[in-house]
Amino acid sequence: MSHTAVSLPEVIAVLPAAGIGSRMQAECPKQYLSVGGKTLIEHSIYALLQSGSVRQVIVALSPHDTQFAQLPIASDPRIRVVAGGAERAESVMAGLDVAGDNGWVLVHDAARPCLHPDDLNNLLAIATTSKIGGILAAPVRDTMKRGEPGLAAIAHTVDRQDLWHALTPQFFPLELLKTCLRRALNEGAVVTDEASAMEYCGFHPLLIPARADNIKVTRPEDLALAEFYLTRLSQEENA
Ligand SMILES: Nc1ccn([C@@H]2O[C@H](COP(=O)(O)OP(=O)(O)OP(=O)(O)O)[C@@H](O)[C@H]2O)c(=O)n1
Ligand SMILES: C[C@](O)(CO)[C@H](O)COP(=O)(O)O
Repeated sequence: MSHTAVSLPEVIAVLPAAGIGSRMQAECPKQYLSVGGKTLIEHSIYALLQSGSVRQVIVALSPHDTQFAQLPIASDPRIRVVAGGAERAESVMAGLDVAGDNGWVLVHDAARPCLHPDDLNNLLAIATTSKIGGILAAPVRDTMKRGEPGLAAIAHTVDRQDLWHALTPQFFPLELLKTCLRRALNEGAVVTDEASAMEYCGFHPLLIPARADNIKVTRPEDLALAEFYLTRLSQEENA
């Protein structure tokens, strides 16, 4: 169910896009692989901009990135580029550091091109009811196993009740996220998503149930799946 009836806030987005995509084993960083005539990073940026609520996208790029500047989207006035860091969290911090201190911020992986507009609107709507923020998430569907350390052998089954896949975008008050992420990084906390930093500082962000087709393109087999989902999304939007 989408929340298009509520007035959504104007937000800034940070798009971590400074990775090398090593697990993808591709010729180029995976965010520059193409589906349907656009790169994954373009799909991810357009998915944010189509909402009309995102007034700027701050893209964190590798200092060695020479590809983004060649894309048409690079000259869009709503796009700003910063140098990313060695880890995703550092890239996000670099983007937050130039985002100001007011309002709310979305953080969305460049590697998640299949974001559905209804999910984005459902996430944006929490700004009208929450002071903490939240994330798109998909309930776990498979039985989950914990492996023996370093062995492909089962240690035990993990109760999947209330177990979720954390997705992106993740959506927080800008100043609060900056404070939490900076503290988590300074104190050496493990931060694999923005919610981890909020949790580190004692907050419990909302889980917004979202589509499982908002995949993170990570491994070679994911590209064909992203192409299928993007084709379906395009057909839905043009229907
Ligand atoms: N130092 C980094 C590492 C990752 N990312 C971004 O964070 C998102 C999610 O990270 P992931 O899927 O792990 O991408 P990579 O780090 O590129 O992949 P890999 O771990 O396979 O190298 C991607 O959009 C990636 O570009 C980033 O901005 N800065
Ligand atoms: C942020 C994220 O996409 C949420 O699931 C995920 O944590 C990114 O992890 P990665 O190892 O940086 O791909």
